[in-house]
Amino acid sequence: MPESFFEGENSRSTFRAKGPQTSERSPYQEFDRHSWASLASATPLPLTESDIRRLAGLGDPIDMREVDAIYRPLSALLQLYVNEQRSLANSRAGFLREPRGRTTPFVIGIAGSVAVGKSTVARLLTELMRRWPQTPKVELLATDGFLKPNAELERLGIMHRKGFPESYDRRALLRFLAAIKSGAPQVSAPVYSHVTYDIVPNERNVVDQPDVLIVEGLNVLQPPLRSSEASTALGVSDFFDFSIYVDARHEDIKNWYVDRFLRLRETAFTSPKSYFRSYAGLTDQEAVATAERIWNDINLVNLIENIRPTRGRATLVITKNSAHRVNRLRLRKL
Ligand SMILES: Nc1ncnc2c1ncn2[C@@H]1O[C@H](COP(=O)(O)OP(=O)(O)O)[C@@H](O)[C@H]1O
Ligand SMILES: CC(C)(COP(=O)(O)O)[C@@H](O)C(=O)NCCC(=O)O
Repeated sequence: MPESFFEGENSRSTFRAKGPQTSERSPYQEFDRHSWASLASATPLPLTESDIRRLAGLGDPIDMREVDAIYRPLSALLQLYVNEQRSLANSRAGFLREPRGRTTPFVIGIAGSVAVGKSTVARLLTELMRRWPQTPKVELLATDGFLKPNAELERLGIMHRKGFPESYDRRALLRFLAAIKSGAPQVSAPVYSHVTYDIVPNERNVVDQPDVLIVEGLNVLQPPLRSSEASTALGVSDFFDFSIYVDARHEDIKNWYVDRFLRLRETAFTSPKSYFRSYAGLTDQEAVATAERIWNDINLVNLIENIRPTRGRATLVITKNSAHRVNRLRLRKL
């Protein structure tokens, strides 16, 4: 295949010019950092002091200049998609001679490796989209609530495969999204704890007809199941109105994973309730070796086998450099 979007990790397209680029051979339009960031000056709703305080309060170590240059224009683009969808729903109701009802939530999927920064992007977009008058109610859900409980993973002998497609109750996730996209009120999802490393019994997250629902998880762009488990050919992404794949070099993601592990060793792992409390006493060297082992044996394998291959299904692919700066964006052509 000629130079195209569907290429390996280390190949880079030859686009280096400043403006947005299109190639007849790619379904994506490509922006370098400079051309995307230049959209910010023409984008409404500049960040106010109180926005900055709120975003900083999320606890993510993110540079506000990055928020302004990359994520604020992205929230404006998403707003455009939401508005167009509502306008289409209205025209369609007119055509079908139906009363104009409320539209179902606009669902955005965010995919990518463990530790690539999905949760950070998802939290930022949630806050940024809440600022738009048309979408005050934006909710966020991670797919970890749909992991099978540890007892079941143990029974199946797949405790070491947490995060792989078979470790999720994918039918429950599909049912959840089908209910959201049918417009149902009070749709609930199970809750996962990163402290106990398990599903929290008797606890549910309730999603009640938001304007926008952001669904973030490793496997949200996975194609439909082909095993005997499958009773439908639907995939989770059939319920998405827009999807984002967060991309970075494997070596960078590994470093972010190890850094996060070292931080958790001093915070969450010290809790008596932590599944990983034995890690709290590791020396620096042991902690790095342990994190690298988990990365290499589990998360990198999942990235290569299951997550990265779904990248070409996303509406938008954002690529970060080793400093978490977005330096390339690819947006599906319309
Ligand atoms: N934009 C960013 N700037 C600085 N650090 C970031 C940024 N995005 C993510 N990180 C850090 O990288 C690590 C992984 O991010 P996280 O959002 O937790 O990943 P994921 O949800 O994909 O597992 C975290 O330690 C986070 O603080
Ligand atoms: C909970 C996760 C599977 C992520 O789930 P997601 O919300 O992406 O569906 C992942 O963060 C995880 O814990 N993986 C297991 C290997 C590890 O401990 O890194």
